[in-house]
Amino acid sequence: MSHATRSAAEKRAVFRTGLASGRLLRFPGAFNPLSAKLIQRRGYDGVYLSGAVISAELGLPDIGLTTLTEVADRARQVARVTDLPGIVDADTGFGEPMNVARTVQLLEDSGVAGLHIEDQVNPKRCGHLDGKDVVDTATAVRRISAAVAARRDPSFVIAARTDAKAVHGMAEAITRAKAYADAGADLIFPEAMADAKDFEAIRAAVDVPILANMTEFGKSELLSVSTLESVGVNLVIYPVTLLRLAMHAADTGLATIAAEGTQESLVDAMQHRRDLYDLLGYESYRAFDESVFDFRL
Ligand SMILES: C[C@](O)(C(=O)O)[C@H](CC(=O)O)C(=O)O
Ligand SMILES: [Mg+2]
Repeated sequence: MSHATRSAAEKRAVFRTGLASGRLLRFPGAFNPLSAKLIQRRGYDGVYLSGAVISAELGLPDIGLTTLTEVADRARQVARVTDLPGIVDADTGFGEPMNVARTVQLLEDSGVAGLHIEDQVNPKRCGHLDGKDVVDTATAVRRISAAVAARRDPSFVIAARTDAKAVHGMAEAITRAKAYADAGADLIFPEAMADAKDFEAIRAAVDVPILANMTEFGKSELLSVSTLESVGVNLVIYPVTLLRLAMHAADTGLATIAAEGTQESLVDAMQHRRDLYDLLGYESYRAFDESVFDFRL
């Protein structure tokens, strides 16, 4: 049926192995559990759960309005239906170090394979917008240390994101990347890097794996998988890509129906009912039901 067949422990082990492999792992952002299933079917390495997407889906801007419970619920719904490891955007950790600790444990319980905590002040904002600010390094290190100490499963990945480049420049981003790795972060997420050179500088500064955020319409050049691999990036996320594609298609469709009075001309651009049923595993539910129904003592 359409639930995950791998346990959280297995997904985390696969993720850890992938991060250590030197191969670039590709994690598109799932905008719901169903799209996570598409990501798996297309052979990607994992799913990303974006704070921007969770907020947008609720009709909200990405300014720290969503609650830990909403994010953990979504993480659990996605983890339930995919065998891929998931990494979830925990923003600033939802509060002070004690809150960060609880965040880590709830997100561990949700079944994902890791999370990232960033060094922005509260309320945070999209890392590609102007006017954001960061807490001092000591405060950020306390967040990371709390996350690492609170983790019960040592294979759960704690990623540290620094937003410092846009505020204080690249040298500060490098200093912070080192400090967060020293505090026990398993993965460094340098936010709003301009180009491959920026990633190279982070790569040279830390020994732990690094993440590239290839979000569109932001401050980063959209680098290809081969370029990212060549500069030693371990994981790439496409956080809002699927939501942007889906929303554009939906909007175009709405305009067409309004203009033409029918969806006829759109049918070829749609996911077919058959394909949706295949993705959902309809047949396996029928077979399961039949096996139970036919059971005789
Ligand atoms: C990665 C990110 O944190 C997210 O929530 O997906 C966003 C993405 C975006 O807004 O484009 C970010 O980069 O801040
Ligand atoms: Mg975010």
